[in-house]
Amino acid sequence: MENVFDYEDIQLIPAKCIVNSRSECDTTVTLGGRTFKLPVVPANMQTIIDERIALTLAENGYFYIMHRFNPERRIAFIKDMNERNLFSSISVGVKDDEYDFIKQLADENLVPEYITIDIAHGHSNAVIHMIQHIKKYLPESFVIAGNVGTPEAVRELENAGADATKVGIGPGKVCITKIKTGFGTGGWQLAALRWCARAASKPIIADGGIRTHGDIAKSIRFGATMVMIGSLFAGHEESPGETVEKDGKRFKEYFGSASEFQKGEKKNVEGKKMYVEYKGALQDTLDEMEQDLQSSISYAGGKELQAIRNVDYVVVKNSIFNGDKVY
Ligand SMILES: NC(=O)C1=CN([C@@H]2O[C@H](COP(=O)(O)OP(=O)(O)OC[C@H]3O[C@@H](n4cnc5c(N)ncnc54)[C@H](OP(=O)(O)O)[C@@H]3O)[C@@H](O)[C@H]2O)C=CC1
Ligand SMILES: Nc1nc2c(ncn2[C@@H]2O[C@H](COP(=O)(O)O)[C@@H](O)[C@H]2O)c(=O)[nH]1
Repeated sequence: MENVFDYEDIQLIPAKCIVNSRSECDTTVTLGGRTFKLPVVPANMQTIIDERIALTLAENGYFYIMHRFNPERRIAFIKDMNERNLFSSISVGVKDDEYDFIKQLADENLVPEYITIDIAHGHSNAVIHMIQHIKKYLPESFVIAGNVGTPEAVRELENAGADATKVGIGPGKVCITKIKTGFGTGGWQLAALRWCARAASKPIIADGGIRTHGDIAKSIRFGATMVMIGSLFAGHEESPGETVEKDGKRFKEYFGSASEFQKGEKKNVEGKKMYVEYKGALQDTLDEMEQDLQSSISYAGGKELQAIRNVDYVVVKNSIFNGDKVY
């Protein structure tokens, strides 16, 4: 691999503006036949999303992916979303029980609109077999498979039937995969995204490493259709993580899905726990993301997200923040 870089190494180059107001810029994106307000999805992690947040996001036109860590609640969740005429978007793993679960959904005629296979090392026969199993029993469901970090993996999962692939091994804020195993896309996630996107024939979800709202636009530029974000969503009033107070300041708990806090044991741990600053209401962040992305589109010289795909960029190795601490 040549020319590796990450989010902080890149600046997009402005093109002539064609709008009179940023409010003219359209941030919507289509995935799996539905159109969403933003190309952003909160990470399917236990301290980021719960049923209540999923419901709010779906009701208000945002994409969501419910996590898989309360497996016994998934059927009730799908039924509840069906009753409200909202789409359901769930996660599964690859263990034997999950095969039975998919079959049970088919038997009960419960068809989630989106199913995400959520595995650390997604370039595996385990994931390929699960894609095929879902496509056999629930052919109408849109299958997102991951996580991967190479073009070969994207092609193999697409060929197995995945409708989208999720790219990002180890760039996450609470990830320690890169430290514990020496592997991953941590430190060059944006270049890995570009590498994978060039091989993809279906949508890519960039997952992990987003530290600023500008990184969303950069992900779009380098081939993402959607961007999955954990840490930037962890600190809200609604966030499921525990709220703690220190020196009069509020913080929220954020832990990795492969951390001992999630697993309940210290085995194959590849995630850690941290506390992020409390930042108020989730909707305020979504609104700010939308405004910032509208501004990105205007700098790209267009009116729609697609305009960002065409802009030039420069590599400014480790220098765009000029030493400023912004996150
Ligand atoms: N995006 C990322 O960078 C990462 C994300 N995660 C997150 O952590 C959670 C747990 O992931 P995961 O451990 O895959 O899920 P599970 O704990 O459900 O494991 C799924 C299956 O895959 C096996 N497995 C896990 N890792 C590997 C590997 N490297 N090689 C071969 N087999 C493997 C497990 O067996 P066994 O445990 O016995 O090996 C198990 O049978 C997920 O939510 C995932 O998204 C975790 C690490 C990296
Ligand atoms: N290596 C690990 N990666 C993890 C773990 N839990 C979640 N994740 C990944 O991180 C992103 C979120 O990244 P962020 O930079 O936006 O905070 C998430 O979507 C997963 O792909 C883990 O325990 N280990």
